This record gives sequence, C-alpha cells and structure tokens, in this order.
Amino acid sequence: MSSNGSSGQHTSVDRQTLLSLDHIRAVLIRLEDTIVFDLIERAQYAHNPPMYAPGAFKELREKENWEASWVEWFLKETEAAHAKVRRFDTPDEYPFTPIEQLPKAILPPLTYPDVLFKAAVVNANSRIWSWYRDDVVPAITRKHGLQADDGQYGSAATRDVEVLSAVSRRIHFGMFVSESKFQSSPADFIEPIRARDRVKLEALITKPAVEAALLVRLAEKAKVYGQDLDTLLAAGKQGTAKIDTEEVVRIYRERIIPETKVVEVDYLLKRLEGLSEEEVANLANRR
Ligand SMILES: O=C(O)C(=O)C[C@]1(C(=O)O)C=C[C@@H](O)C=C1
Repeated sequence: MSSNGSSGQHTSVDRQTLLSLDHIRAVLIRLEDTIVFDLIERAQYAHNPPMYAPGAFKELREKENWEASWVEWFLKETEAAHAKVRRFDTPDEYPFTPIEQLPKAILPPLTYPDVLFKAAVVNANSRIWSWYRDDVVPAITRKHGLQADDGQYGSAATRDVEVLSAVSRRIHFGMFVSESKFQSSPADFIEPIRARDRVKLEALITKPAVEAALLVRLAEKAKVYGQDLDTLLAAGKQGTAKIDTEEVVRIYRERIIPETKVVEVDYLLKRLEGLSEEEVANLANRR
C-alpha cells in the first residue's frame, strides 16, 4: 500500500478500492510473481542449516549479543531499517521482529484510510517463520543435497528475508479479503462469529474455484520463470529448471493458502470485538 510520497500525508489508494475483491485479488496475483522469483533466488543456495539454528554462530553471540538464529538476526537488522522509513505503519506490512524491538519511524506517520477493523488485526509471522524454516527452505534447496551447506550465509539470508517479507505480506492481505467479504454481507458472518464457529467461517470465505485457478496459473509461472533460457537459446536444449514447479505449487497449496485462510478466520473471529449490541444489530440489518 504505497504512499504517494507527497507532503499531503495521505496514501494513494482510497477505501473503496482497498475493499474491492478485484483489487485485492490483483494484488495477490502480482505477489505470486514476486514470491516465485524470490523462491528461485533463494533456491540458488544450499539449505545451510546453521543459518536457522539458534545460537549457531559464536560471533553473533559475542559481537551482537544475539542468541536466536542468523536469519532472525538479519530479519531484525533489515526490519530496523525498514521501520525507520515507515514500512510497518502501513496496514499490509507486519514485522517478524517484535515491534517494540524496532526503532521508531523518522518521518511523521502517514494517514491510511481506515479499512481494517483495528481490534481484529492479527500477526501470523511466528507461524510463517516456523514452516518457512522447517519445510520451505529444505524443499526448495533439496537439489543441492540434503542439509547441504555452501557457506553463503549472507546471500542466502538476504533471499530468505525477501521471501519471508513477500509471503508475509501476501498472507496478511487475507485480512483485507475478510473485511471485504464481511462488508458485503455482515449478516452471514455474525452468528458464526458469535458461536466461535471456525468451520463455518472457513466455509464462508473459501472459494474453491479461485484456489484451483491460482494453482494452475502458479504452475505456469514457476515453469516459465524457472526455465533456463540461456541454455535453451545457446544450445537449443532444455537446461536445468531453477526451481521445482511442483514444490512451488505444493508450498502454495499446503502452506500459503491455508495460512491465508487462518488469518482470514482469525480476523473474523475478532471482527465484532468492542462493538455494542446496537452496532452489531445495525450491521446485521445492512444488506
Ligand atoms: O481470493 C479469495 O477470496 C481469498 O480468500 C484468498 C484465497 C487465497 O489464499 O488465495 C483464500 C481462500 C479462498 O478459497 C480463495 C483464495
């Protein structure tokens, strides 16, 4: 959700656009490209297990007083710079580092249109980090050998931070999807929210045709973006693909889409928090 950069202190996209499902889905589709490219970038390097193990580098412990992993330290360093330029002031960006450990923005805050219901905002980054570390990284780097280590800890961590940022943004966009769906028919959601009925809420937000089309499109993107055009053009034969198409599709199917749905449902469960009976009744009567 970029700002217009002017001194007017307003952002460029209005509330109605932000809540339009077409706009939201266009953002999600664009993020597919970013995520596929970022995965390809990370897949150039080996798994490098020490990067993900807490306390694995004595230099980090001694020089930076940092006991967690190398990648988490680099996330904190990167996010500290980004916090200063207001990245986490926008309603679609959430840090992996606890916000209280990050510096304040240098410039005064921008005003964003009130789109999300503030009390319902969720942060899924600790779960995203766990499955990225334990599943995504080993899967996309398997071609270098199981648990292989090429010592490229800086380059690989830079790519990790890029993948994690794009995946996190994509997943937290689920809150905009939820708000949009809620606004279009609040009455359908109120009862399952009050009954804490996750299954019913998940059924209300799930669109199997959208998911199916996404996975088909994604397979094509992974195939096209991951092909070795240099070998094809120079030698007239297929080179080695830069990424396993099926792995990219699996990561979306088993991780990214389900996590987006968890965020959507978690958001909805908190969507009525702090509202009076009258306010909920008004929502229920809105068509
Ligand atoms: O596009 C939507 O309606 C979404 O809720 C997003 C999304 C996704 O993660 O891509 C998640 C759930 C739906 O079943 C379809 C797609």
